[in-house]
Amino acid sequence: MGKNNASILIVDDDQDILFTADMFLKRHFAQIHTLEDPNNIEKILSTSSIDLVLLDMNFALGLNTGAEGLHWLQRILSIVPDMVVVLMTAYGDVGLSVEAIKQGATDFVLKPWKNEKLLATLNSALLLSDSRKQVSTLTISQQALQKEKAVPDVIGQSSALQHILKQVEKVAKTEANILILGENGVGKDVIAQQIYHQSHRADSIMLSVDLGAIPESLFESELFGHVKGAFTDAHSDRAGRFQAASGGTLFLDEIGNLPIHLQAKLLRVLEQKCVSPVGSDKIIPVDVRLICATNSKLKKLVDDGKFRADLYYRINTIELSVPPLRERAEDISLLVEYFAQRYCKKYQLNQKRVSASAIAKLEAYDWPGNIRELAHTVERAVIMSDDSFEHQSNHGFLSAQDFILPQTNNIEYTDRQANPFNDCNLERIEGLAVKYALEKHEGNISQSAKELGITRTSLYRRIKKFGL
Ligand SMILES: Nc1ncnc2c1ncn2[C@@H]1O[C@H](COP(=O)(O)OP(=O)(O)OP(=O)(O)O)[C@@H](O)[C@H]1O
Repeated sequence: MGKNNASILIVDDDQDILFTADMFLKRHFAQIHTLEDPNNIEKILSTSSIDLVLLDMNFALGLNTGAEGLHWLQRILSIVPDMVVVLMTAYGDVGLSVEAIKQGATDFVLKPWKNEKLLATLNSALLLSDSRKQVSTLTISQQALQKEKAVPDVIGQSSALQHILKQVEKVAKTEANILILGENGVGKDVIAQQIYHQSHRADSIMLSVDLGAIPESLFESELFGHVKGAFTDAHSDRAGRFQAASGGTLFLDEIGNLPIHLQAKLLRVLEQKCVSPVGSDKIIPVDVRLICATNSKLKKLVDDGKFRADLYYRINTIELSVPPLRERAEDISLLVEYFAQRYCKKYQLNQKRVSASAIAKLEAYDWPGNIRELAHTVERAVIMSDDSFEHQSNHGFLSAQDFILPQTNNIEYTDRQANPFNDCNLERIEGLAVKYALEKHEGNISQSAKELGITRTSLYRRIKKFGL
């Protein structure tokens, strides 16, 4: 096996130990530095590139309190805050080792050590440091992204929406786990963002994982990370989303899709507040505020034995139900004006108002795809209206005819069975098939996907595409 590229510094006042460790470790690592006098640590750290320090706990002869070791540990971390420090202790003092780990040491080995054990400890400490670096890179880039991401607008004056926003205000500042329920496109993500922005963790990261959009085989590694070699494509260690969101907020969208065996693992993580990456026994502490969302009837999944009751009760300390748009029609006019303004600006068109007849038409529709469908409808109207690009003369209004609503709305399946193809527009028929399958299987994604002969991920894409 080739040598590890790392550079190791061994600090011990016992020359025999230095000699033995040096002889053994230089067969396995690119560079070994040895130091008898810890007073020179600062100098060597500032002049050489060191990846790991193997530090003795007891320097003053005859003393075995370990206080010297803790002192030097602090000095090292004050010079290089993310230095990997492995401690050597001759006395197997677990209390002391735990204290050292609390103070920032990565691991410890007992003297006299077995060579294999020492090697394994140093290698995994270096791996951990790599994945910490990955996490911090990810965290930093996410934070940068987050800063640019403004708090999303929440438009609407209906009492239903105002009630939700009041609840958000109450719960945001607590650490309670929150479950947001509601149909596709009602604004669950927007509500999750509101909670995050009003929480004490607003300055830290918020990471979202859409469990409906990642293949089931990758759920575990995506959430909890993996170590190199854990499975065929695991070419290097990778931190999971829990680890990357630590200190901040984790938003798990479509939680109803989590397979039952991972529900047990998620529950353990929430209870113990630590994760073990796939393929490793390492325990990594994590501190996340959890927000989950789903469009499934989670309680029914619990009753049907498809979702663990204990997990359900753990994630729904507070449950917020975002009502469908058809139950808050009074929000439609405000939303339409808002989206019209937004899309006119986006396409650099003169601003347009929306005519009263157009609003009446939109209020009469039942919006199965909720606000997402409304936004798409307005976007299309803005682009296609007669006076959009070519004739910027503009009467300043979007009329009822500019808004095209699907004819599929409220189709009775008996009619459709008699004549399923009013026309041969493939896209329309595809939308109908998806809608039919979802209704037939009461929104069950796996069964609908199976019937349609597509994967769950493709089905999710189509649900979004057709605003279902
Ligand atoms: N009250 C609102 N005001 C303005 N825009 C909104 C509002 N609610 C939702 N939206 C917009 O509607 C779209 C869909 O919202 P969002 O993604 O939050 O829905 P969702 O319930 O999370 O959907 P899904 O179930 O598909 O994940 C987004 O573009 C969002 O910005």
